[in-house]
Amino acid sequence: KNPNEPPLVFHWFPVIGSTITYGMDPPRFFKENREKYGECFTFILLGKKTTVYVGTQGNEFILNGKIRDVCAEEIYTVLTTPVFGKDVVYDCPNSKLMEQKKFMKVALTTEAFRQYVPIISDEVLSYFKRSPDFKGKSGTVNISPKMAQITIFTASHALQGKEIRDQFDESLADLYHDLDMGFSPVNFMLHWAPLPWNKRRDHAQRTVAKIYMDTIKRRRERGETGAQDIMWHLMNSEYKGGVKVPDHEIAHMMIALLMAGQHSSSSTSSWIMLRLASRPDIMEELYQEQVDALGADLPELTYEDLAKLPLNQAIVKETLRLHAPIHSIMRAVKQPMPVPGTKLVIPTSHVLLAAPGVSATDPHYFPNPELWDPHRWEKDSPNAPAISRSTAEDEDMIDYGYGLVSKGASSPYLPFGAGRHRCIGEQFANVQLQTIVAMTVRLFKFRNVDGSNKVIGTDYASLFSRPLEPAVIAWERRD
Ligand code: HEM
Ligand SMILES: N#Cc1ccc(COc2ccc(/C=C/c3ccc(C(F)(F)[C@](O)(Cn4cnnn4)c4ccc(F)cc4F)nc3)cc2)cc1
Repeated sequence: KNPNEPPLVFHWFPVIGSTITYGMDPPRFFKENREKYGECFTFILLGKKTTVYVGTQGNEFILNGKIRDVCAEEIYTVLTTPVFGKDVVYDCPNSKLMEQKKFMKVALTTEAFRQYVPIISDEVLSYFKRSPDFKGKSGTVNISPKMAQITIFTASHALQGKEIRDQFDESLADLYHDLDMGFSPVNFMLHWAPLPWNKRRDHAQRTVAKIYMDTIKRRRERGETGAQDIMWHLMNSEYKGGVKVPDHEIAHMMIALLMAGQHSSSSTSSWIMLRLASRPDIMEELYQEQVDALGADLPELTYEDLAKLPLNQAIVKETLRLHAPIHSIMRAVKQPMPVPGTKLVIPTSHVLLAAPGVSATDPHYFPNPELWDPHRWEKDSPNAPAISRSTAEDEDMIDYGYGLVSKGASSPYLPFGAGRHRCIGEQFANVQLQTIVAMTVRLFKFRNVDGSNKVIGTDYASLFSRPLEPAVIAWERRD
């Protein structure tokens, strides 16, 4: 028992350690062990000493860790590189990832979002019109697969361009599914295993990358400068020193963006629909909010309209507080790391694990934390977050090479991470999700099949936490 290392969570078996209890319900595992051992403790995850450090100090320690102390690519590359392809994201030095994030972000501008809102609302309307599950006046539906469909159409059309989106109707959909099979925590742990689905994953990765590279060649030959989508921007990007981005790296970044956008948004949009079904009264308030702000005839939604719908925005914020798709953020330790304010030093044999969701459900910061209460984000609401003004507004910013991000990582609400590895898709995700919610509210009233305000449990077995399936809700067309 080394007094300078965090306490070790009790476990019966070596290697297995606490893998199962953690993997079944990570938030519960974090909370129970915080009670016993405090905010910083170590557990065995498949033989690896994994040090969890929760709370705002833990978020700061891990997410704002210095590049010489913590390393993301060492942990994530086994999971992401076989799916995305080589030389991008975690298969290159961090300095190269920072440049790639800058390129990817350059197409995620307010100007681009103005175009995306009509694209997304049209995709939502045409999906619900065409879908056999939404015929007639009312019915019930297992909502998650529907939201996965809506998300892939809206994200691919907006982020990847029309010609890619149209291929999702046939070949790309199956290829995407095979690629997705490789995106699972089993591969995290057993990436070297020649599992059958890994062969399909590899074939899918090569085929999808080829589709992108053929599209790039076609656009270049025709000198097309049409849609200013992300592919076009990547084709016109250069690394420091004037090095053009190779076509295979453009294709692999496109796959990375597709996977990021798809999993995070489809999980979040499913949770949103399930939460609205548990609170039909809030769904009515959302409808009324649009009528009051935009007029009873509900004109075509625009990007500017989204800012006039504060409750609509709060739905996404509050859902991400309780249902962040990424429950565990991991880093390798490259140098022994002293924990400020303690005698602890984290050795290089450990992996660090940040769990921002723990502080997002801490009663100290969020009164009634388990209550899904979008109104809590309005000023002077009874359940308002106790996030001191300083951490919210006038805090310092820092640029890691892809634009300014807030310097501190000590906010209790970090669904998009913080620091050097912070998400670049937050604004796109908000535009996409707010548009999907606003359009759905115009078409339907949801409620739970049994009329209760219960919400289904969480499936933590996949890479992104998502609702257990099937998650059935009752819908009624708003006349
Ligand atoms: C609700 C939606 C989303 C959530 C909750 C989310 C969450 C996160 C989190 C927690 C991280 C930090 C990961 C880490 O520190 O290891 C992250 C990073 C990232 N996300 Fe997202 N994300 C979302 C949507 C998106 C979208 C739509 C895109 C692309 C269009 C995207 C692209 C990225 C990228 C490129 C990174 C950087 C990874 C790194 O620097 O290591 N995300 N995201
Ligand atoms: N028995 C058992 C048993 C044991 C354990 C478990 C579960 O254990 C764990 C442990 C850790 C994790 C971590 C999740 C994790 C991390 C990184 C990524 C990512 F890199 F992929 C991403 O950040 C994703 N992303 C970002 N924004 N949107 N998406 C990303 C970045 C850039 C990019 F361009 C594309 C990207 F998409 N994805 C997910 C999940 C589950 C289950 C069962």
